Amino acid sequence: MKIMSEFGKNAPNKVFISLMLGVSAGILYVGLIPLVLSSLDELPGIMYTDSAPAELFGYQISNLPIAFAFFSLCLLILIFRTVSQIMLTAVSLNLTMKVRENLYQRVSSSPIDVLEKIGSPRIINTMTMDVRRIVDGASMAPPMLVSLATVAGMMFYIWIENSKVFYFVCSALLVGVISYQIPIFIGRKYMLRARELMDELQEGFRGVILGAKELKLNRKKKDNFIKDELLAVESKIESTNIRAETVLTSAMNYGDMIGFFAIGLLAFVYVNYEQVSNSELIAIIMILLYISSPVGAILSAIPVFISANVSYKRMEEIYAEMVDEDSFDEELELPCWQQIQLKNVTYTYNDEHAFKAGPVDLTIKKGQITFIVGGNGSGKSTISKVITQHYYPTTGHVCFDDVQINRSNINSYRQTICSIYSDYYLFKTLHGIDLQCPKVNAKIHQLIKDLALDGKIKFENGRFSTTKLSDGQRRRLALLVAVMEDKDLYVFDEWAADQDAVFRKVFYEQILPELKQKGKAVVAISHDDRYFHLADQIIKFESGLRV
Ligand SMILES: Nc1ncnc2c1ncn2[C@@H]1O[C@H](COP(=O)(O)OP(=O)(O)OP(=O)(O)O)[C@@H](O)[C@H]1O
Repeated sequence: MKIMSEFGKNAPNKVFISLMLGVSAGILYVGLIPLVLSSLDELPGIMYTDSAPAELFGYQISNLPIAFAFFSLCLLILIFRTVSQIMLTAVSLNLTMKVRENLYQRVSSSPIDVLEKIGSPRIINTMTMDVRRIVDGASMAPPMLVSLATVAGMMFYIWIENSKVFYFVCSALLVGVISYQIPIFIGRKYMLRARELMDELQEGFRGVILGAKELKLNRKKKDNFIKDELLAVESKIESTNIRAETVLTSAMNYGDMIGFFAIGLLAFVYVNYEQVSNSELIAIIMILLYISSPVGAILSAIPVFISANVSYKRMEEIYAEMVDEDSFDEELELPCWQQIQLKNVTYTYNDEHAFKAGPVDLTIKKGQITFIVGGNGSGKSTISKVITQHYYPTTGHVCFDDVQINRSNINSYRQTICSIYSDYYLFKTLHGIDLQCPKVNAKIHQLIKDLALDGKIKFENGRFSTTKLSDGQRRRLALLVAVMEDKDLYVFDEWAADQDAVFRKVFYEQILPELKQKGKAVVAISHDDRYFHLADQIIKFESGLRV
């Protein structure tokens, strides 16, 4: 139901108009029956005339006024339905975009640790598969209402013809629709399971794409990975979907036949107990034949609704896990800060291992270089993510000068920070930099030269020509972007790890001192003890604690 209201909310006027056009088409559809009936000689037609056939364009046409009304109705139905469907398609395409836009906003305004916990496979599946299914389901709602209106109109017609038959047909249809719910319930369970398995499969997709290099070099690994982690899940999805489809297709076909069952009961059973005239019987059977199509349309929409509801549930689950940090954001005018303090800060991962970093106290000052050092897994990156405000401390406080960071100012302070972590993403476009300024452009081109990227990349119209570079070159390009962003705090997580000796030197002896000279607070997580002498302070970690 929520899905339908999303649809209505998105473009109420268009949905209303298309609904009205659809319902009108449904009502006009009902009007075709008396017109056809009245053209049959055998029936005591209401509009039947004895007059000779009229001639039109050289063709003989009986009952010209009725024929004219009939074809006019057909034309109107055609126009109403087409316009209604085109409008709905436009609304559903727009809704797809809006649902995705909402998802993009929610993802980008969610805390990093929440996104890490949800995992990219689930988010990607929701962005691609779930959104499409939700919109498919939502866009089925108006045509379903139109079909309902058509059925209601036709049932009304039966009621006018013979009220007893009306009650009989209603009961027959009701029994059919209720029994239809059993396979639908089973099918829904299978669909839910298949959807869960799709999340598992996404992880496999990542493995086969991102791990292509490793798999190429190890046939056994490749064969086992494909067999155990892709095909095994694929086969579970296949069998679950086959069960779901078997049940739902049987249900759909059963749904299509419900109208005919009602006809059979009426024609072969009911007539033996109740008086029904031939003309009434023909009219009612015709209506029931007509009804089969909208009843089938309503029932075949149900699996689409189910699948949309399953996807909607998945999306709501993801939304429930996300915290919209941006909604607390007041976009503050920040005072210029001089230092960041971590006061008795701890950070604990919310997973089964629950690694805890801290409690830790430390101060990062502007105009100083701070090295964070320690063994692998000692908590350096974890604490630095608290410094860069990617992680909110589990306990303790972070202060920028005297201002304590909370949910309402965290986003504003984040805007003064730049970081390059090992899993950085390199955007091809430079965002948020005034490219009209000639000095800025000159600086970019200078940095391209300084970082030995000339000849490899070009910078034109705010974009780099490519990001397909060696690991070291990509990292240098990320450094260029960071420098151009001109922030107050820079955090580099083992930036120099994959640089050659020359660029290591450039980084430690040129870039970092330049940033320091400009008054930036610089934090470098590093294992390069050759350069530790350049630090104003060294903070060492061991098992999550400062030592
Ligand atoms: N996303 C995560 N989810 C859960 N636990 C994590 C996550 N990232 C790190 N950890 C845990 O935190 C511990 C510390 O990791 P961290 O990345 O802070 O270490 P590090 O000192 O930076 O190590 P390295 O020098 O290897 O980069 C790890 O041992 C791991 O158990």
